[in-house]
Amino acid sequence: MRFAKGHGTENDFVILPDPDGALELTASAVAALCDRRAGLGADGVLRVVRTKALDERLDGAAASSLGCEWFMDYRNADGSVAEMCGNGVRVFARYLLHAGLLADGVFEVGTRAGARRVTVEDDGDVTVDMGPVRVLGPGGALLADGAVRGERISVGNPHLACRVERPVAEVDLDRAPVLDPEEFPAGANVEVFREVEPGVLEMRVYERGAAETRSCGTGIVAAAAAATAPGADAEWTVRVPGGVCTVLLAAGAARLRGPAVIVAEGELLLPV
Ligand SMILES: N[C@@H](CCC[C@H](N)C(=O)O)C(=O)O
Repeated sequence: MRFAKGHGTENDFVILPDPDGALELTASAVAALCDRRAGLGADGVLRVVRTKALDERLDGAAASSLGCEWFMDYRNADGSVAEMCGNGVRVFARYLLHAGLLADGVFEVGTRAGARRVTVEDDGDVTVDMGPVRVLGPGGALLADGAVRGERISVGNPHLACRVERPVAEVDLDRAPVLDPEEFPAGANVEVFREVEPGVLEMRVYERGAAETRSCGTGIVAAAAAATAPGADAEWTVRVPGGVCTVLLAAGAARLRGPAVIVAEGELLLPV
């Protein structure tokens, strides 16, 4: 089977073109593909499937995806399914153009969190309208080097965004954060962030289903929302280990902009 590899600020993905929905992608096949020694290595898999060929019910928030030609079936590196991936959807959009599956640079991509409008910019960036950002109240986690408090935020998927007072490079993210299942029944991605100058955040993330990654688009949006006064609009530049993205928050919704690159294409020999 053909594959491609891409990344957005070094949040990297194996891309599996499956237009007709012929692939039965198991959790163990995803984990084998994402293994950085025995597989291709990635933070997640993007299955590129026509929405009409999807063998999955799209209801609730996902229902708005029914009108999209292409659906991003996102899987974390451990094989678990996620609702949304902000860097993934930008790389997915770049792939659709690269592969000639769409010709115009402005379109909507279906996700489990709903349809997301993307714009492929002339400078190599991809901008995505991330939909509503919901701040749900305070929450906490136990990290390897101590407890952190932050805001529980939904960007279609669950986050705990925690402001810290020290450089984020000093925070120990080697172990999975311990979360309260009552606060996070479906788990969460945990961000630590610090405002380094007005309008600029630095951030690191421990992703649900993937461990620490070098960037997380939904996490970048969650950190920006946690850094913004309730109800206010704002623009943030967010520095992550893998690069820089910008976030515009307006009227309770977010727009994320940053680079998205396809780095390789080839033939998979691993069974999927
Ligand atoms: N890297 C992604 C988020 C991927 C899904 C996440 N790990 C989850 O389980 O919710 C991003 O760029 O948003």
